[in-house]
Amino acid sequence: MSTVNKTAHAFDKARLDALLNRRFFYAPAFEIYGGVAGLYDYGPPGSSLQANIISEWRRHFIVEESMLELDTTIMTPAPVFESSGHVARFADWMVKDSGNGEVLRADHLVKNVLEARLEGDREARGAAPVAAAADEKKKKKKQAKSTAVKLDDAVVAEYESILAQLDNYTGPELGGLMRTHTITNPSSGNPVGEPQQFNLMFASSIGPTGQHPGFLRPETAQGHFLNFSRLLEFNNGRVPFASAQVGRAFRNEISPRAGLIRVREFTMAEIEHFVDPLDKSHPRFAEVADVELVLLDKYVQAAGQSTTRVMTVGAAVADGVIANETLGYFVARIYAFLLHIGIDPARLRFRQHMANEMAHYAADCWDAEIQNSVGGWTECVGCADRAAYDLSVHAAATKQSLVVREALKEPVVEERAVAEWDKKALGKAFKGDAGAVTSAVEALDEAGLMRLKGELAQGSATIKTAAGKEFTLEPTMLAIERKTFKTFVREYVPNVIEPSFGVGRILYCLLEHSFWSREQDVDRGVLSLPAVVAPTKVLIVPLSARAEFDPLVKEVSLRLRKAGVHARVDDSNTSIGKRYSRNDELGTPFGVTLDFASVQNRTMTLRERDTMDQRIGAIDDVLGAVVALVQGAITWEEACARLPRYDGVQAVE
Ligand SMILES: Nc1ncnc2c1ncn2[C@@H]1O[C@H](COP(=O)(O)OP(=O)(O)OP(=O)(O)O)[C@@H](O)[C@H]1O
Repeated sequence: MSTVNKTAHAFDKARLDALLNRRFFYAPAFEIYGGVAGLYDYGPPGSSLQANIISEWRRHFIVEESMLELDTTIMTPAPVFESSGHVARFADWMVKDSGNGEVLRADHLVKNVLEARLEGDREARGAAPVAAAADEKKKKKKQAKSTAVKLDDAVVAEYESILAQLDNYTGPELGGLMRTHTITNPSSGNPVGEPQQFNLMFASSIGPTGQHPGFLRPETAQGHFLNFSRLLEFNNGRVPFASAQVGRAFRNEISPRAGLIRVREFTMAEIEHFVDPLDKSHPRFAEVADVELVLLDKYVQAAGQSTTRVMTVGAAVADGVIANETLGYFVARIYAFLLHIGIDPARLRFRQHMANEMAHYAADCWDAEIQNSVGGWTECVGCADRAAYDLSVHAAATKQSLVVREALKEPVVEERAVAEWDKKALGKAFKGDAGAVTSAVEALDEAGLMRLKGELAQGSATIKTAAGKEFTLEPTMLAIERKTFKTFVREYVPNVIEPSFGVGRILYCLLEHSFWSREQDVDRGVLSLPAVVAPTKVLIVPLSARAEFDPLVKEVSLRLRKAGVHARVDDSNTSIGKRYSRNDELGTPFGVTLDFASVQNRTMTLRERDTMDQRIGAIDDVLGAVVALVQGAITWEEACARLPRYDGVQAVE
């Protein structure tokens, strides 16, 4: 059995792009109309790869964790996003070139320019470019040219510190950085204006009158929250439970130039796990406690550094690095999923959000960042503890009660102050304002009520309504008494842990991590996609298109189809070697060849993509092995133990 060194030749982004384009994994949408930045169409292998990633995601999360699946609408009425805060805050900071009006995303401009200056400094010092930057260099040279200029050590340290906490800056702070460090538009050299907020949602209107504004959703999450009561009922009123949804999301990104990494329409896979705020333990935490993760915590970043550390999930939760078990559980499950579909663990880390980066209500947030040549370390999955924010804001806006009611084993007995009204006296004194006055009193907490009681004992008390009007209360209108209450039900707004996956970003990183070349200078690219996600699992290659192979081709195709294995026949009029090369580019992990020996002896050869190892055996045995390989039931080594090596000369036609 041969082994293979996939990293012998340097990663070549241009070659990968050419392969993806040639084999139509994806391409710019509306290409013959000139295309639109940030919109892409997936071709046959790209669509199958995406479908397979989603199918594994469903198996790994929805099936394995008994999640409740949803499919909610994309077009969303404006009030939903007003309540959620998206209308006010779902925005990025942009700057305009003062000369040509070009619009740039403020944080990306700072990042590109400072990284290019650091790169120039490395060149001037004669150092090799940093690993992630090596492939980015060509791109950066176009956008933000790196010229070999040596910087002061203090400046290098300052730039590194800014880059380490870039996500933590507000718009005005980014503007300050641009002034302090004389950051201009690299493509024109012109200065840029002050950062302005730009809302990323695509606005629309619902119905013919134009009176009902709406938005294309920028995430699937609101659909989960708005259906919370139904989901809770479906789950027999019990918490915790999780809902899950795969669907499209839309974001009007400011200047998307990063291929699938930053697009304006993309597929998300999102989970909302509803949990008791007083108990965020997870029943299956022990299963993941020993999983080791590479973590970049918020303290390290706030100190302007990017040093990661390896910790088990168990230790991270025990030490308070990750806020709670449920969040830790999901971080570990995200890790397992990404590895399962073929992401390189050496290019995967979890980065914690810094204080300003995280929404004010969130308790903790970790991004799975995957390294790639386009964006360096790029967030591909966000995993946040969003506390009770989402359900609370929708409950307040709709006056619907989005709570869990839990029967208590032992009733809770408590004594508290309550207002007892003389309704007649109240109505007489305040007439139409009586309701506002009672609401104002009932909104008081225990201390407020006791203060009111004291004032009434002195003769009268003043109360301010929500509208700000003041009224004088007298002891004839109400009495404040302490009473004993027994509660049999606990009512609470559950907290939400939200893992949110961008499928396109993961798919692109997977393509990069899977790509390698057999030879340095010849276009012999291979995509080593794991069988579970490979678009096609088995290539059936008859030696030629001769009719005598037809019955066997049909038989093998049918038997693979029946076993649920996605296979394709390639009987094109080209050499077997060329046919295999084409399928190496498509990431097809196995190939079976039918030749004259197959017709005579019912034997078939089996080829493994990465090693190009060939094995031979009876058709039944080869089919048995290849089905088991595709299902992940056996490894290639185990298949080799079953089938002898084939090193016969390729049969001649
Ligand atoms: N424009 C985009 N194109 C492709 N995927 C995206 C885009 N924006 C977000 N995603 C994906 O959706 C996931 C969840 O979205 P989230 O709102 O957390 O991203 P984000 O913090 O806005 O990302 P970024 O900071 O990179 O813009 C991300 O982890 C990412 O995989």
